[in-house]
Amino acid sequence: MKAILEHIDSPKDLRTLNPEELTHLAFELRQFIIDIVSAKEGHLGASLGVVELTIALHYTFNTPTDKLIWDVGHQAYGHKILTGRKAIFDTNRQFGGISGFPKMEESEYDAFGTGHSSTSISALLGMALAARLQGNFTRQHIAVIGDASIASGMAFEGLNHAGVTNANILVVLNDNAMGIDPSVGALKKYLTNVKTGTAKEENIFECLNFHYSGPVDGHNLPLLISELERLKKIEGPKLLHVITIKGKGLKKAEENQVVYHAPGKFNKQTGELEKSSTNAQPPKFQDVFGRTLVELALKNDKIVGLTPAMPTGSSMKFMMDALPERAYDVGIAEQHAVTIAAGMAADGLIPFCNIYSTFLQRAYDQVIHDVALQNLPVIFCLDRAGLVGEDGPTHHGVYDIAYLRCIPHLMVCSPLNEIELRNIMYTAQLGLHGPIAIRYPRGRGSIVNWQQPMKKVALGKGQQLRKGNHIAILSTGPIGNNVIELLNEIDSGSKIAHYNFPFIKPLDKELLKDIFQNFDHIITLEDGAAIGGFGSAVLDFANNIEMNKIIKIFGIPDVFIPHGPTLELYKEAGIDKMSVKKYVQQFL
Ligand SMILES: Cc1ncc(C[n+]2csc(CCOP(=O)(O)OP(=O)(O)O)c2C)c(N)n1
Ligand SMILES: CC(=O)[C@@H](O)[C@H](O)COP(=O)(O)O
Ligand SMILES: [Mg+2]
Repeated sequence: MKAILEHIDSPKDLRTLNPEELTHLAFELRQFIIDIVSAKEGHLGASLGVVELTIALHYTFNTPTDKLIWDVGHQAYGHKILTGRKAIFDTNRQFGGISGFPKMEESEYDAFGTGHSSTSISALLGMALAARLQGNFTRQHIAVIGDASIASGMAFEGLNHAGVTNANILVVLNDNAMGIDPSVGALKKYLTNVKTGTAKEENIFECLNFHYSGPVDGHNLPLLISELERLKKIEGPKLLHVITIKGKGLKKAEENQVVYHAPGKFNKQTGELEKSSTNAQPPKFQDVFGRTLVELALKNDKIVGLTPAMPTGSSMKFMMDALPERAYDVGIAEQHAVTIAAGMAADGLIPFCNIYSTFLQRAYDQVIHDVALQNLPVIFCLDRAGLVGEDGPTHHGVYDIAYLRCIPHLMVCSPLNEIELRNIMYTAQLGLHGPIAIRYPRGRGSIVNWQQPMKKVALGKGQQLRKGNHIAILSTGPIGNNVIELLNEIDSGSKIAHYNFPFIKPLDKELLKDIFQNFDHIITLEDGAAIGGFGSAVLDFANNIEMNKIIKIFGIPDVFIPHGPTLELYKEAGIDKMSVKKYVQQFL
């Protein structure tokens, strides 16, 4: 069979193919994804699982006129390759390259930008109702949503509304029984019963007034096409339940679906992962969190752990393995995770609620209304705080300082390193009179020998790390290690002092007053939004005590920072070591 993919520059080309050519295209597309992702990294498993579905959807529907939305969007690599981005797909997630998620500004085929889960049904319904209101009764609207994402509250809100609108939408439920980790919950059990034909209940989707079809084999291309053609002709809300295998077509990815969700570099022939360095290196912050939580929970039976569908990504998996009766994966349900933690705290437990900074944005009201207002001692561990890198603006955890420090009762902290993280976790579980948010970044810390005995620390206190008499640099979080490095690189004599402020709230005001007494020129540095962040807090305090100082804030400016390597993004945001160094050197 001659090569086909190289001649496909848009779905129009795809629609000229015969069934045999379509099947061959699926083979080529799958191989193309494996080839590129094996070298350039990215989300592999989900995209491999929807190769046939992607082809069937673009073959059957008149995209981009018909609207197609990919929920989360991590499975949209085939969609991007078939819609004119084949030649540049090797720039996927690279700085200056295409996004790893659908993005409206990137292509007319990307009907809606995604990245956070469970938004597709609401957006789709919005478009379907808009079409009708604008006199368009022929356009089709399709959302592809996974079995973990459809279990999230927002997806149910969309289904619940769609069910009474008679809107012309098709929800394709891509059921592979996996989130990043195995999907969880009663809906998972129900879908399993449906797939095994043992469901005794009424069909849940039909109860919501959806025309339900399936379950069908999501890798049977001719069957998918015939089913989609049939559904096109049916009015109103429809749901097609397809069964797929995450990682389909790469044996290693099918066998280890968690790792191959985003495997890093691997051998495109064998699937073998690239060997990581054997040299002793600092741990990932997530592992410091996960292993420390087990250490603490073994000695304190009030401790419980909660993760909204990120057991592996957050390393909550360590506690789930060691103490399964006290660690919960609640599914993609950040709002639920926060308020179940509140309920547990209200009843005397000590909940460690681990949520990626960006995903906590979805549970903001719960933090205020259910936790802070009632002053409940929930310990939020915000992983992926700061610029996260290749996942880009949908995933950067850069707003948490600003959106949390304005909430009464809630402490907000950002430890300098692994030791400080462990000591704050240890201190928090000794008993708090209110909630705390502990933020830390994606990736590795700076201390190889991090498993030191933990000790109680004074919550809210800052420390001087270097004496000086001319400029004071105040940093919060691990970005402070860049300051330590740059001060070792320049000959500043005794001119520059450096202070670590692990707590953004409460601010160490005594230390700040002392700094204001001794310095007229102050620099603040944070891996977070400048507006409302740590620097703003210092400036607010200076103004409140009528201190007239030069305060230069190094924080993320009022723009969305793109995707790319984190070091590149630090430069883009102006918070990299060189930017601070250049600023300081002009005063030496
Ligand atoms: C609000 C939100 N929480 C968590 C995540 C992290 N996340 C990305 S993919 C994923 C699992 C999605 O599973 P599913 O919807 O079944 O799709 P599949 O990967 O199986 O195709 C999760 C939890 C996210 N993107 N958005
Ligand atoms: C697609 C998605 O939202 C997750 O897979 C996210 O990309 C995980 O990020 P980490 O790789 O930082 O765990
Ligand atoms: Mg799934």
